[in-house]
Amino acid sequence: MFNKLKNKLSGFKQNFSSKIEDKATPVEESSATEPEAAAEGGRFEEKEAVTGTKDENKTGFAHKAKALVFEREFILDEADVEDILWELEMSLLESDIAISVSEKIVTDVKQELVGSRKKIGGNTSKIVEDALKKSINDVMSANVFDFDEFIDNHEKPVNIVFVGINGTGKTTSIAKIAHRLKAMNKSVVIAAGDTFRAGAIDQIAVHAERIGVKLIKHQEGGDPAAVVYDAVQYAKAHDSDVVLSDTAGRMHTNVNLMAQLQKICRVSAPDLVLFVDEAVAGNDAVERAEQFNEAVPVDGSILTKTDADSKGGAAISIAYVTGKPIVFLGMGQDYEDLIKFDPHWFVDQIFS
Ligand SMILES: Nc1nc2c(ncn2[C@@H]2O[C@H](COP(=O)(O)OP(=O)(O)OP(=O)(O)O)[C@@H](O)[C@H]2O)c(=O)[nH]1
Repeated sequence: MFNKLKNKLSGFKQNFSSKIEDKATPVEESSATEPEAAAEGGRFEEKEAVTGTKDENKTGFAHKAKALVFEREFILDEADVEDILWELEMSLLESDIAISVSEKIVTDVKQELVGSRKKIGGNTSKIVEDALKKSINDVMSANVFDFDEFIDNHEKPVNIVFVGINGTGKTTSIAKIAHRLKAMNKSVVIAAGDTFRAGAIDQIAVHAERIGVKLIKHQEGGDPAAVVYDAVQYAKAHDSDVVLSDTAGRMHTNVNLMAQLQKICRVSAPDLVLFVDEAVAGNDAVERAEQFNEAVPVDGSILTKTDADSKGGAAISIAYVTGKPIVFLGMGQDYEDLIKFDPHWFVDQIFS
């Protein structure tokens, strides 16, 4: 997972930390606990050797020698790292991270590491990694959403409509969420709102039966808005907690099908509209999220097939660009392969 991105970030870390090493100089000031330590490191060692006992001298010397090795600092000019930062920006763009997000990450890293004096501990690479991590974390934490809290606190039944283009994993994600909710002792109704694709009703019926949740369906070719409406009425009548409504995959460019989606939302007044797309689609997924959001609007995204994603670009960009949180990540084809999105977890993965 995210191997290409990991390699690119690791290359950047190496180049940037070599530059820091080139510019690093010993810290010249004495520390507060060692008032005698002179500006030039050699002098205080001589003085200590004359005044202390043999053992004290040894310890003092070792301590100060260590301080000299580790207490270094650097200051980088923009010109020192211009090329490396440009390469970082290219790497981020090649990883399908949106332009605005790539620019933000580069600006953050520059602000953090360039132009001001910084102390170096033992590890220059860690300094660079921390700056990158902080920025990516900020970008991804721009919009966060706790699905479980939402379900717990919202008036029942919570009606969730899933939208997106064909084959991105809507049906599978609905099944995974139904399975997850059931494990949390919530009662679930699934609406077979994809009345368009042949076999879609049967596909979701198999999931509903396997998971053990109620399915509301009409005939193929029926009005999906009516299916979702009926599912919500059923849920109200039976005190169900959540309605998960499938819809047919549609291109955001198909005006009629987008109008149908608007009708579904008008008729059933969803509490949450979740846009589903594949993490592997990169920038395309981000653009489609924006286009769906113009039509319905969307409250958050689910990125599927993250397990097969080597670039990580959609996951890093989508919440920042759309202003809507990632709610879940799909990580495989089994019901358990769904994780609630956590930016810290994600950032740890790309630096693991
Ligand atoms: N590897 C992987 N495969 C997934 C994931 N989510 C879904 N899939 C697979 O993607 C394929 C399409 O999934 P569906 O759930 O049928 O997609 P859909 O969006 O409902 O498709 P339409 O009904 O055509 O709109 C299936 O083979 C799923 O098993 C995931 O997180 N990881």
